[in-house]
Amino acid sequence: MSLIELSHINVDFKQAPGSVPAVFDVSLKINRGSIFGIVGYSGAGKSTLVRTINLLQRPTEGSVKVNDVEMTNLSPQELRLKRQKIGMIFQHFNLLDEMTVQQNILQPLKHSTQSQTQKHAKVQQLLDLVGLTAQAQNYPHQLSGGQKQRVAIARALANDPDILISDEATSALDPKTTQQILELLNHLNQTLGLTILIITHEMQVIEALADQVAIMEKGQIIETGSVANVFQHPKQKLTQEFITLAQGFSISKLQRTP
Ligand SMILES: Nc1ncnc2c1ncn2[C@@H]1O[C@H](COP(=O)(O)OP(=O)(O)OP(=O)(O)O)[C@@H](O)[C@H]1O
Repeated sequence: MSLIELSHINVDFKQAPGSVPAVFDVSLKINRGSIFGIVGYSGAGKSTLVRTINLLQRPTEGSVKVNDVEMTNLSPQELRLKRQKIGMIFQHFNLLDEMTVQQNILQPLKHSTQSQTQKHAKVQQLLDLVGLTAQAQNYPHQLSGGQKQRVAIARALANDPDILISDEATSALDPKTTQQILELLNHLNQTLGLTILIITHEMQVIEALADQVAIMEKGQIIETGSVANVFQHPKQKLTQEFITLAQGFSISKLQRTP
């Protein structure tokens, strides 16, 4: 069953003298509990497209349904609550440098009605989950890139989201650290049933982790299907190019149970 359903999404950016179409007539269904990859070069429209899911980017046209709820019809208050159920992680981690690891993870719970004890128990549980219990009182500058991304993942999970959007989250990491972060994402998907949307320009990341993939070019999806099918029978030249580029990277395929 689809958890996310995008229908005929257009995003135009108004810019003198005209408007720039960043996303053009994209329709996409993402199943609950799956890992879905979106691949494309810089400027293809990947970030703009996924930002329409939580309406950080309101589409110029089209429908955005999450869990059968039309997001574009929600009031600001309703939207705020829905957004809490969609976590995001980014290439540059976006941590607050003046806060400790623990404080960074607590941040999304600031307005929660839970007691301080409950909030701290939640943070402790998340630290365990991402393997950073010993670093709770460290500041981001005292952490490696992989550890920073683990903090960002824990923070993204603070409100028990249904969906995690990973926007180039491993692009700044070396292959070994990338493998470890992908293993963590796989573990979260398999144990929490978290639906994960991965944006990347690295097809080896998709091959290791995703079930389904969509290839984007100039604001459009030019090819989509199961990862196995697309890798075995790529239809588009660009898809073939991404597959060729992925060869030779030492990222291992992860064990996945549908
Ligand atoms: N706020 C904005 N105002 C105007 N144009 C924008 C804005 N955001 C994105 N664009 C344009 O929309 C197009 C798609 O950008 P987008 O960031 O979605 O691509 P991307 O595939 O995610 O690339 P990258 O990986 O480099 O972020 C690009 O041409 C970009 O310049």
